[in-house]
Amino acid sequence: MSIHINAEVGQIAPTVLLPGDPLRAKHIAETFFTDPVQHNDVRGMLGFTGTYKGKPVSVQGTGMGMPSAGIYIHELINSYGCKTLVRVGTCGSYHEEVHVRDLILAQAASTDSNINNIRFGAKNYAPIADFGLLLRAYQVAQQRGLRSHVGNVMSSDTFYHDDFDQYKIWAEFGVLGVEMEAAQLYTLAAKFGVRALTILTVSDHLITHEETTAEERQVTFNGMIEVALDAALETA
Ligand SMILES: O=P(O)(O)O[C@H]1O[C@H](CO)[C@@H](O)[C@H]1O
Ligand SMILES: O=c1cc[nH]c(=O)[nH]1
Repeated sequence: MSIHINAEVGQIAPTVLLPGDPLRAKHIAETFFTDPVQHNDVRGMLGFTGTYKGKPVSVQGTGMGMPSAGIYIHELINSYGCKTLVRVGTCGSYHEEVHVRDLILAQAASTDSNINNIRFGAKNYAPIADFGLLLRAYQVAQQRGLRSHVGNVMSSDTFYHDDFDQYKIWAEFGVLGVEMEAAQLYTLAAKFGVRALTILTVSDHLITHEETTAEERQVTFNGMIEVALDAALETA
């Protein structure tokens, strides 16, 4: 057991999907896993373990934002020995050509968070995805005919920005969209020598203002989940 996860050691698989929303974790386990067993209920941050295509796999909600996600990522790696962590999240698009329901495979994650400034001081660290996972996820997405974009994302500490137009500077430098956890996932994966990838489904659009419903964010986006499961388990 760790402070925020009440699973027994050995109950969580080496490969873990990480949605922010704990109810998306439940949906993933019920939809894709064979014989899922709930391994965590601390703080309602649900986690489940089962098998997919005969291989053990877990899913663990992380909550929203890097302070919350960092707790679960740290404990999964250091208390449960998890080796492959794939975030399956939602994001806002910064570009006309990146449409709602498209996938973004986060090759790297920029951030406005102070967490890495605390670690690195005035030096800038570039948090990046595991290349093998990224490559396989891109291939699987292509095979499935899913519209997908590979590139830099913005991991923000803020969902509601005081200055809405601040996104434009990131868009100008090629950042594809905004979410709230990938930079911390990639940094912790590098620190502890495990593999990580973030796959995002575009849930809303900062330019066109098209958006998906809360229910869609909770229980759909199944293409993203299948890409994550296939890429993670085939390369493990
Ligand atoms: O859909 P999830 O995985 O929670 O991801 C995105 O959605 C939340 C904000 O609504 C943040 O956690 C952001 O990163
Ligand atoms: O963090 C997020 C997630 C979805 N959409 C956004 O605009 N931001």
